[in-house]
Amino acid sequence: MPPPGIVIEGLCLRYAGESIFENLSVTLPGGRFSALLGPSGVGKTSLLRIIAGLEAPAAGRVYAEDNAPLAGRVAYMAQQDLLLPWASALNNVMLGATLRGEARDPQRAEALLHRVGLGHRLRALPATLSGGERQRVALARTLYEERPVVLMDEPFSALDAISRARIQELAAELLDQRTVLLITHDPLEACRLGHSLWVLAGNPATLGSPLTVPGAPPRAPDNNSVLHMQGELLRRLAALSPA
Ligand SMILES: Nc1ncnc2c1ncn2[C@@H]1O[C@H](COP(=O)(O)OP(=O)(O)OP(=O)(O)O)[C@@H](O)[C@H]1O
Repeated sequence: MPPPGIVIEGLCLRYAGESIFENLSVTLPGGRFSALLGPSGVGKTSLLRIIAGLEAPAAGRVYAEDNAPLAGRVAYMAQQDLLLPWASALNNVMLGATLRGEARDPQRAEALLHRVGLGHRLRALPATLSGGERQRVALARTLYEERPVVLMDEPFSALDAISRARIQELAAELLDQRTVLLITHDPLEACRLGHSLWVLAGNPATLGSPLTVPGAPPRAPDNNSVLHMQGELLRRLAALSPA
């Protein structure tokens, strides 16, 4: 079954009477990388949590375009790596299976750690890994779940420029063909990885029309369409934050 598109229909979310979004509707294309940008506090994480089924909207619904249930088909990768400090890299990759009481597959976990370049640190505890290495373990854990839909909330924001560029390339390669929604504050990251770029803005928040980036991710930082789209995106974001 190909990764489904995600339909968001008439979503309303309110916290303590304050409206975050009203009647928000959008379809995220299946098998594609969508990047979501927007000012701090606008509701990006809340939207991701609703799609992940971690939060209930006041109204509206989220469903898969193929109409099969989304439950069990979504993986979530958070901003912090959320690794268990006392578990090895290998056991952290298999954490989901452990928590669900399922049989674990150490060989597959090991193969994934090799793919993210950590084949030599299988037994390492998180405290002995760098920030970039921990995020690579978190990426391997996300991949271990083999879900067709992957939600990522600023997963690479804490990394230095070079580690970030490397893990972006890895993520684009390893998540190819899945339905990915990536929250980022980084226009370059959005333009390197995204097929469609969305800006969430306003109060209540709305989504403008998406920008489409031509070519396959990961695009080179100096790729012409990346440079062009980055400029366009910065203009859109700047228009939302008057000086
Ligand atoms: N559980 C909650 N209870 C009350 N208010 C909340 C809750 N979760 C989020 N909010 C508020 O809802 C708004 C949207 O929060 P959200 O985390 O979705 O924003 P965001 O766009 O992801 O921000 P950032 O870019 O800073 O991560 C914020 O004003 C936040 O304070």
